[in-house]
Amino acid sequence: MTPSRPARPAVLSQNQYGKAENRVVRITRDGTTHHIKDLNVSVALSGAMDEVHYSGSNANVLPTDTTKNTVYAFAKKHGIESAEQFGIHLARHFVTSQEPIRTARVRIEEYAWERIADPGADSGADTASTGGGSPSADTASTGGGSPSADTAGGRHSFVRRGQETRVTQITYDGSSWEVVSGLKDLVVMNTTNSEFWGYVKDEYTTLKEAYDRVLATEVSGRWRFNWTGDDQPMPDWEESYRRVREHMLRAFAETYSLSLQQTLYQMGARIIDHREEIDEVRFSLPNKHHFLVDLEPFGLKNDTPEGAVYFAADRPYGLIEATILRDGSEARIPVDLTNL
Ligand SMILES: O=c1[nH]c(=O)c2[nH]c(=O)[nH]c2[nH]1
Repeated sequence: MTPSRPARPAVLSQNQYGKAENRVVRITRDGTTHHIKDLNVSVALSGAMDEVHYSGSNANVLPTDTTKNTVYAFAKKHGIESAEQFGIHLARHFVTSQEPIRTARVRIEEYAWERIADPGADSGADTASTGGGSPSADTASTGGGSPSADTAGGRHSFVRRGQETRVTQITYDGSSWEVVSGLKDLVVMNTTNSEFWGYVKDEYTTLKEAYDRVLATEVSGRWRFNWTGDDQPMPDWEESYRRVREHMLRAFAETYSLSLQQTLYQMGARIIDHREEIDEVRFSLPNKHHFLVDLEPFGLKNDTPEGAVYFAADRPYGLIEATILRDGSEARIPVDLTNL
């Protein structure tokens, strides 16, 4: 039997297309006070799109690349007052500017950022007694201890809203204890006071030196307590966690950074210097790159203080990892924190 045309042939049903997950970050600089709008924008367009599916004719197709550019250009040109306002503006643009497009669906996730508390706002930090002769009382002085204290206090350091995950690992062999605690998924950003230059350049180096860049990372950290036995007073675990987190955030905010490596060291050293119950800290810090979007093709200069628009890249990312020890202590936290 020769194959004949089926009585009920295939027909195209619902279809849509667009660019998903445009990570757009707009930073507005009001003097030394900076503001962040951080969105994940997905555009889905539909309309008279039968031909591109049936014959491959692109005559009605606005490229998904163009929808991406529009998201970034609108962020620059019109700002982001709210996710709703931004989405309405985009959706209206696609439907009213392109005849074949009948429906635009714009989905937006917004990531909220909170300011890292201004240094000095709680200078009592570690002096709070933990009672019971706990060794966790802080012996180092607070405030003004940082070499970059004079650069602190700017309003350009943020922590992403939403709780980090707190982790701990306890090991007991019948006589000795090891407690390693930590956190993951703590996202922080400095919108200034970060540079990266003076690095090695070989025939494959294309990176431009940066004298004022965004520095963002998702902190994964572990710290090992020197408490090893029942004969020693136990640290106040809750208080210790709060203080360590605070020192980490403050070191991130107050360090004028020439590299993420330098910032990492400052974060670890500050914990070692202020928390005598801890002998070892390890960090794994992905460099969450924010690239200024080139909007010159649309006649927009994107380096003006009224608001710069960045593409928040998720991969690949630089991954900066190191252990900071109390001098004379042994490194026992595994190199790969995912093995902990
Ligand atoms: O802080 C940084 N450290 C690096 O080692 C590095 N490498 C790179 O390309 N950018 C950066 N940034």
